[in-house]
Amino acid sequence: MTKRPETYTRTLPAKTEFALTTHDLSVFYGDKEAVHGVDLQFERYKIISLIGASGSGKSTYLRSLNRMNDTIASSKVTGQIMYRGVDINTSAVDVYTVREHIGMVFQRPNPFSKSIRDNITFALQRRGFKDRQQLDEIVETTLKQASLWNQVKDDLNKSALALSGGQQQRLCIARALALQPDILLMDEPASALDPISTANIENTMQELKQQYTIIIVTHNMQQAARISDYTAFFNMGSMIEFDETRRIFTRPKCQLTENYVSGHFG
Ligand SMILES: Nc1ncnc2c1ncn2[C@@H]1O[C@H](COP(=O)(O)OP(=O)(O)OP(=O)(O)O)[C@@H](O)[C@H]1O
Repeated sequence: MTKRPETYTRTLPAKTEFALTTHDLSVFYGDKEAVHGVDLQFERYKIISLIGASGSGKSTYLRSLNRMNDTIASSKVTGQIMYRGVDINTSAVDVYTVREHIGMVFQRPNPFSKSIRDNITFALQRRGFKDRQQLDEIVETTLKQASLWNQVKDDLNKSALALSGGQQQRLCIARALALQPDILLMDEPASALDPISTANIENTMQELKQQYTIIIVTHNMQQAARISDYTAFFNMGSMIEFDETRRIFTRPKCQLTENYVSGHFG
């Protein structure tokens, strides 16, 4: 495993029992409460799915976990997000440090209009990291982790935009991994992809969970059932039920969850 380059490491306290926990987390857009008082604990090295109908607040909750909602002027996040014993939902904690530790992959692949190699090294170089050999190692390691190395190793200087959609998404995963986060947030990462690319992304996620905690928003019930260890069901801004995925899909405690997973919602 490539060591995190010292030049951009900013220390947070040591790892805690859970990768991340939220306490009474609410998110507002103006006066409207989109997420209501969510308490969740995310176990380390697991995949956790967030499911629920459109507009139930899954993406809003996910984006708040690495302070992406800071970029929306009307948005306000209250409550605690505990990471390594620190509440990162305060202005005292540097948002860029948070995003180094808690990376994000978006719904649509969004590679930079740069070479494959530069997509991965860009953020590191911006942080003053110059060692060419170590950068090369990080490029190789992260592309291998994202199951893309064998397909692109001879084309690292080619434009990332020439890759297929599925390959671009795996490049975006590699790019997120270059900063060596603890946690990866994924917002419907396979919804724009064909079934084969989706299967590749799911296989990649299974490999990654040996080293990372992955929190994923998905509309695809089969996908949640296939890949995740735990599932949280959201409805109208509230987190209704959280449990092992097999229980959510076979013996949920709440009728609302039962209705949703069995397709009788509404
Ligand atoms: N930038 C925003 N400004 C104002 N309201 C927003 C914004 N983003 C989301 N909302 C509102 O917050 C609520 C929750 O939306 P969110 O996108 O989090 O739900 P979701 O469960 O992820 O839905 P989907 O599955 O369709 O992506 C919705 O009512 C939505 O309209």
